Amino acid sequence: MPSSAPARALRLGVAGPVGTGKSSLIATVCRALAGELRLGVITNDIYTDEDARFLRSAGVLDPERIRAVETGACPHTAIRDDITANLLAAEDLESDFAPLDVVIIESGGDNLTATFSPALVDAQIFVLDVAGGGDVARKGGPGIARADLLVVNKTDLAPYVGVDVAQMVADATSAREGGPVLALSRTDEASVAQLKAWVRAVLASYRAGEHTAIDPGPMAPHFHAEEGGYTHSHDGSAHTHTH
Ligand SMILES: Nc1nc2c(ncn2[C@@H]2O[C@H](COP(=O)(O)OP(=O)(O)OP(=O)(O)O)[C@@H](O)[C@H]2O)c(=O)[nH]1
Repeated sequence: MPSSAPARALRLGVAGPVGTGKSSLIATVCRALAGELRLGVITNDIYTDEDARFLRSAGVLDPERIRAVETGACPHTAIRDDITANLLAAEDLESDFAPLDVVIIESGGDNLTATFSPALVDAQIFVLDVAGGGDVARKGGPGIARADLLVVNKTDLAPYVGVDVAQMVADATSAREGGPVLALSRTDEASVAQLKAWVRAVLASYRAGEHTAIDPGPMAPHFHAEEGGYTHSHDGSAHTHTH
C-alpha cells in the first residue's frame, strides 16, 4: 500500500428525494460487494430507525454493521452543518469492525437539494428515479449537478410512467456538464455491475490518494412542516430558521 494510503475507510454518501430508492441502492451495493469488501452502513432518519431496520431485514450485511442516526427535525443538518453524530457513528463502526473498506451513509431524504458536507463523506451519490418524472434531472440543484455520481433509478418502471430513460440520462449529463450518470434498476444486472464498478473505482482512487472530496454546494432554502412549519436554510455559516 502506498504511504499516502488513507488510515480510514472510504465514506460514501447517498442522498436524494424521498422514495427514490436510496435504501434499496445501498442494499444492492451491499449484496454485490459484501463478499469482497468490508462494509458498514449508517442511516439518517428524522425520528425513527426505519431505514436501518429495512436494511437489517434485507439480510445483506451483519445487522450490527448497520447503525441509525436520528436527526430530529431537519435531516439535512446532520449531514451538512452539524455532522458530529454521523462522524461519531462512522468512527464507532470503524473501531468495532476494524478494518472496514467502505462506510455508506444514507441521508434522510425529503427534497431535491440535500447534499453532504465534504467533511463527512469522501464521495457522494445523488439518486433520482424515473417515477419523479423525466424533467427532474433538467431542473438541476447542487446534488444533481455536482454529486460524484448521479443515479437515475428504477429504470424498469420507465415504460409505465412514460419516461424516456435515454433522454433523462442525456438531460442529466448535460446538467452535470458531462459528469457521470448511471441508469439503474435493481432488476437489471448490467446496471448493477456498473454501480459496483463505480464503487470499486472510487475506492481504488481514494486508496491511491488520488481522490478529492467535492462539495456540491449548500442546499437551497427549504420548508419543514414540523413545529408549525418553517423555512430553513443551510448556507454554510448561519443555520437559519424563519417561521
Ligand atoms: N421498480 C423498482 N422499484 C424500486 C427500485 N428500487 C427501489 N424501489 C422501490 O421504491 C420504493 C422506495 O425505495 P427505498 O429504497 O425505500 O427509497 P428511499 O429513497 O430509501 O426512501 P426514504 O428512505 O423514505 O427516503 C420501495 O418500494 C422500493 O421497493 C427499482 O430499481 N425498481
